[in-house]
Amino acid sequence: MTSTYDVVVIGAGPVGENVADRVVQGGLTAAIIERELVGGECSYWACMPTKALLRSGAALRAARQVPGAREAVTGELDVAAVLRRRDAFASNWQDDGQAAWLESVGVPLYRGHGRISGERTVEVGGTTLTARHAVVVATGSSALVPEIEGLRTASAWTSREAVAARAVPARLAVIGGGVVAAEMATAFAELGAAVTMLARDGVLPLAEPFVAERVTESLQNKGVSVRLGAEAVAVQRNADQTVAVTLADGEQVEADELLVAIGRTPNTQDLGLDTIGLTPGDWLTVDNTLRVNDWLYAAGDVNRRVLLTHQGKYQARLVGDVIVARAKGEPIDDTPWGRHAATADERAVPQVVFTDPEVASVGLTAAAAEAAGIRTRVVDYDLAAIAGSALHAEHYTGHARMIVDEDRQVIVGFTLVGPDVAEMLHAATIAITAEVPLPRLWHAVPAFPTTSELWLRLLETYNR
Ligand SMILES: Cc1cc2nc3c(=O)[nH]c(=O)nc-3n(C[C@H](O)[C@H](O)[C@H](O)COP(=O)(O)OP(=O)(O)OC[C@H]3O[C@@H](n4cnc5c(N)ncnc54)[C@H](O)[C@@H]3O)c2cc1C
Ligand SMILES: NC(=O)c1ccc[n+]([C@@H]2O[C@H](COP(=O)([O-])OP(=O)(O)OC[C@H]3O[C@@H](n4cnc5c(N)ncnc54)[C@H](O)[C@@H]3O)[C@@H](O)[C@H]2O)c1
Repeated sequence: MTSTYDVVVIGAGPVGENVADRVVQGGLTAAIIERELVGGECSYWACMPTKALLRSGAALRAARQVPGAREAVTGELDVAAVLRRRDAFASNWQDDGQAAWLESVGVPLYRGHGRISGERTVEVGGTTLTARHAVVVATGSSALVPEIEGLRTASAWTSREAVAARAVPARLAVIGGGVVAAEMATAFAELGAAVTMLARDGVLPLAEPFVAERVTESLQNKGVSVRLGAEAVAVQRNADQTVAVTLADGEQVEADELLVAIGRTPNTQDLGLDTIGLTPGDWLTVDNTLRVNDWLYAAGDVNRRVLLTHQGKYQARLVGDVIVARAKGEPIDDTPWGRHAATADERAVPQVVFTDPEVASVGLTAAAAEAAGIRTRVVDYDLAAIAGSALHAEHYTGHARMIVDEDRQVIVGFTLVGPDVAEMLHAATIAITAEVPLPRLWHAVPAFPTTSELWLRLLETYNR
């Protein structure tokens, strides 16, 4: 059977869903193909369930940091209740709600594995879908499993198994020190596991250096053994079901489960890329309008620009708009910050890491700005010195850094680390994307006594 649509989207994760919706909003037809669950990694094995695993611990901590509330906290985390809440936020791994949404916005869903079989043509099950205008690959990514001796037969967890765990292991070893490793070490330590983190390349090594210091110290205070520089070279699942990790120096780390969290690999292995002259297994390279060639687009994790849901959805809106514009013969604005250019991917990517303390960042770090040849000034401020944060929590500790492009007098980077800093991030995202000149920011007066008074303190420090 053959069906024809204006646009065929492969992968119904957060990105694919949004591409299809945007295309339909623009007056074209779109069909979407999903081989697993509509909603993708984010809904069932990533963003939502991980944050549900972390949130109860964060709420408990917050209450314990405020005298008066602290006295009302008389127990510990209820692990079973946390896991039940996680199940609910993963929709019990059922996608009826999201499938119904697709139907409500007029996007037919084809269940099965989609494979490109030639120009503008995709096979799914026994059906051939042809696209009048474009095929969009939004197939996302999977956990990368390194070539470590014994690892593949040791039933190690990837983020999927960790996120969906039915019980908390007594001892959890983690290979990796990035975002997944740091968040999962936090969650499982707070849920009662003895966690050992084998952070070969450091903890959150791409963030500002003060981030690693604070998150590492906090993990250690929770009892996590953070092994900086430790490299796993062999793994073995023992007869008693424990797992042994051998380190490069010969030491052995024993645990009940092992989580491998060292990055992602694109879901392009079995996508038919060879039929159109591309290499299976590669990340898809795109231009600033997210186009691979004149009929093929790639959005979300699979193009490797930014592996974050919100940024993928930004790309999705853009891909939808650009396909509609090209189909209608409308002008394309792919100049920086133009409607059809994914400029924010390069200049202003916000990210919150939900560790304790939270890490919220957007734009460049000091090191990245310097490497980009920008004449910068780095402005630091101690979040504890702000009335709003002292009110927020007793013994509040936190730090903020603003990176100023001295030639243009605009902010190009911002990092916050501290309890509940996540919601402060968007102000910085707006300042960076709008390129608000610093003299104008003086007129953006933060309300007293909020932690946002940080903005005033940073400007005062800058002008000193
Ligand atoms: C543990 C973890 C926590 C995370 N937490 C956050 C967070 O808090 N905030 C955040 O912004 N990001 C977070 N991320 C990143 C986020 O999950 C991804 O950036 C996001 O899911 C990417 O969306 P996507 O639609 O590109 O891909 P995916 O969500 O991977 O969706 C791709 C979809 O395509 C389907 N598919 C693949 N190949 C085919 C095929 N051939 N045919 C049919 N269907 C196919 C898949 O089944 C899947 O449903 C986290 C990631 C992990 C691993
Ligand atoms: N809150 C959030 O926004 C959030 C949460 C989780 C995941 N994510 C996204 O998911 C993606 C995947 O996360 P991740 O933590 O798997 O990847 P990552 O790229 O953030 O970190 C992987 C880390 O593993 C290290 N590493 C690589 N090979 C190794 C090896 N053989 N042994 C030990 N360490 C090794 C790397 O140096 C790196 O620090 C990230 O890009 C992130 O953006 C986002």
